[in-house]
Order: sequence, then structure tokens, then C-alpha cells
Amino acid sequence: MMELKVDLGERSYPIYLGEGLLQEASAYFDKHGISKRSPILIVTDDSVAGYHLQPVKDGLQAGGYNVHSFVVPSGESSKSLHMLERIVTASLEAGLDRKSAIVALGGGVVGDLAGFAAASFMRGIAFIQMPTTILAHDSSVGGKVAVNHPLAKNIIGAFHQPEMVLYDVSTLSTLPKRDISAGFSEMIKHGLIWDAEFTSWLEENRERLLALDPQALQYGLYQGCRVKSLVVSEDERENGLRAILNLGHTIGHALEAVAGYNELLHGEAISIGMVGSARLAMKLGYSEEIYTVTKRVLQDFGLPVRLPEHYDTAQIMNAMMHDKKFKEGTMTFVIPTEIGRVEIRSDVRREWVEEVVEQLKREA
Ligand SMILES: NC(=O)c1ccc[n+]([C@@H]2O[C@H](COP(=O)([O-])OP(=O)(O)OC[C@H]3O[C@@H](n4cnc5c(N)ncnc54)[C@H](O)[C@@H]3O)[C@@H](O)[C@H]2O)c1
Ligand SMILES: O=C(O)C(=O)C[C@@H](O)[C@H](O)[C@H](O)COP(=O)(O)O
Ligand SMILES: [Zn+2]
Repeated sequence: MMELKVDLGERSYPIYLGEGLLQEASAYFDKHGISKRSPILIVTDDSVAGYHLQPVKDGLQAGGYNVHSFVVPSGESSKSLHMLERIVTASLEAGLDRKSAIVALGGGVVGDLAGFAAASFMRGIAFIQMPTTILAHDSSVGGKVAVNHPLAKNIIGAFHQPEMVLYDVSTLSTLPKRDISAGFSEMIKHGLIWDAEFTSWLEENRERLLALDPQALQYGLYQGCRVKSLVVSEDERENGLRAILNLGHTIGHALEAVAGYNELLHGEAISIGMVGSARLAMKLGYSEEIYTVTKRVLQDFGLPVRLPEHYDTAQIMNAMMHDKKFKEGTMTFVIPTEIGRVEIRSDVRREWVEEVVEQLKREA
């Protein structure tokens, strides 16, 4: 088992990463003082539930915890106010109180949704992340929790840090192929924004990673979590540095919203968005090499780099105005300046963005 700390003063917490951790959930809950006298609610989705809900429930019940569960349909559409209300109903029916915890067992959708339920129920109760996707090495760390609005991604949310992240990597073996690739999109992002060596390592170890070789996978997840926790520890509430974690997201989030959250997976939209950011970097005078490497590594991991023709550029431009980095009438982009380095730029011209969106439709 490997352990990393997210260093946030009194809100600090550990990320436990290893095989078979879900079977030991009860011992971790004991270690973190989770109450046995107040009910716990596990939120999961209908795919994950089939594999992991019962064993996790059984283990916690055997350890003396009073466990309830709520299962949402799998997919991005569950990150909605409607589903949030249903979780609150389930929490009230199960008798959750201010000493209760909500547990997210699943990928980023369940993590963001259950986390926002924990942040808002009774104005905030304890929250535990049990990630089951590769992408969730990103989403389970850092405390950003939210649901979507039809017009804007993650626009109703909060910062609410978990008590711990219990990352059982043996759950990843049942992931569908498309979600494996999508998960690597955020891992590649962590390399591109922070660590050129890690980016090269990802390229060199692509085959092992895509085959879910346990050693390679755990190293990759550890490095991804490390970058994420370093950045979050510096700037918990995105007053500055944390925005670098948004590489590819200004365009990517707009694509997800325009498509009604049911066409591109988050990791896929971010992949296209990162190629867009590399193209914007060229317009700002940075080298073509950044674009070439970004596109190559994403394509090698089976990720899309081309925007399907039917996406309307004007709609994408409008959706980008709802980005949380859009302030005082100015769009802000995370721009790669070399592999492993990015800059936050507010001097990107609107016509360049339009051109880049059109270029993304012709990406080979
Ligand atoms: N809060 C953050 O900092 C943050 C960071 C990155 C992404 N996100 C959010 O995360 C979401 C995407 O997360 P995701 O890619 O994990 O999506 P997801 O939660 O929808 O999971 C992907 C798919 O895999 C299935 N699944 C999950 N675990 C499985 C397992 N072990 N075996 C088999 N199937 C499994 C799910 O049912 C789903 O169909 C987006 O909503 C994105 O906005 C949040
Ligand atoms: O944790 C962050 O900060 C990130 O930007 C990580 C992103 O991968 C993630 O998709 C996040 O939810 C985006 O944040 P948002 O504030 O743009 O909604
Ligand atoms: Zn993301």
C-alpha cells in the first residue's frame, strides 16, 4: 500500500493506494474515527454496484457500521440537481445526521455528486472517496464537488475535502476499454502541466498501462495523485496556481455541455481540449513541438483529438463564456509553454479560439 498526503492544514487527508483496500474499509474507517452510532450512506452507480457494493457494505456492517446505500444510473447525466435531491431524500430516510458520512464508491461522476451531497446536506457532513476508475485519481483528490446545469458543466458546487481517499486499484480490472483510455487523459494532463519526465514515462509505458499492468498502473496513479495533491496543497480554492489543472477544460467542458453530457466522456472532451490548447500555444508563439507531443501521446492512448464535424462553433464559443475562469469579460486559458510547463493567459484572442475550434474538426 502506498500513501500520499494532501497537505491542507486541519483539512489534510491521506490517499491510500493499493490492492484489496475495499475489503479492509472498516479498519480504515475506524482509523479515521468515522461514527458507528450514526448511519452512513454509500452512493454508487449501477455498474459499480454490481461489482463492489455488496462486499463493501458487508465489510463495513461486519465492522459495526450502520450502512445504507443509494444507486444512481451510471453516466454523466446523473450529475444533476434532480439526482442530488434524490440523495438528500435517501439521506433523510436513512436518518443521516451531522455525525454521518457519505461515501462515494465509483468514478468521478459519483465522486462529484456524492461529494456535493455531503457538502450541502445539513450544511456539510463527512465525505469519503472510494475511487473505482483511472480518471478518479484526479477527481477523488482536491475537494472540488459539483453537479452540472444544462448550460454549464460543474456550475453548482462547492469545495469539500474528503476525510480520506481509499483507492483500491484492483477495482480497475473491470473498467470498459473506453473508460480506460478516458482515464489516462487526466494522467497525461498531469504530465503535461507539471512533469516532462512523467510525460516521457507515460509514452514509454503506454502498452503496459493500457493492459493495466499492476506495477505500471500503480506508479502512474501515484504520480498523477502526487501532482494533483501538490497543486491543491498550494492553492486549495483556485486563487491562482490550481487553475493549471484546467488544461484543456475551457474547450473540453464547453464540448460536454453542448453535447448534452451524453456524447463525449470527460476524458475524451479534455483530450480534444488539450490539443486545442496546444494549438493556441502556437498562435502565441510557442513551439510546434508542444502540439506534436500532446497530440501523439493522446492518440497513442486511444483518445480522440479531432472534434466531430456536427459540433457548432458558435455554440461552443457561447458555452465557453460560462467557464469559471471567465471573469470581467475576459476568457482565460491554460497554455502549454513547454512539455511539463503551462501558463495562465488572458490575452488569447477570441478569433484565435474560433479558428482553433474549426481546426480541431480537421485534425488528422
Ligand atoms: N472533482 C474533480 O476534481 C474532477 C476531476 C476530474 C474529473 N471530474 C469529473 O469526473 C467525471 C468523470 O469521471 P469518470 O471518468 O470516472 O466517469 P464515471 O464516474 O462516469 O465512470 C466511468 C464509467 O465507468 C463505470 N465504472 C466505474 N468504475 C468501474 C469499475 N471499477 N468497473 C467497471 N465499470 C466501472 C461507470 O459506471 C461509468 O459508466 C466527470 O463528471 C468530470 O467532470 C472531476
Ligand atoms: O481539480 C481541479 O482544480 C481541476 O481542474 C481538475 C479537473 O480535471 C476537473 O475536471 C475539475 O472538475 C474541473 O474544475 P472546474 O472548476 O473547471 O469545474
Ligand atoms: Zn477534468
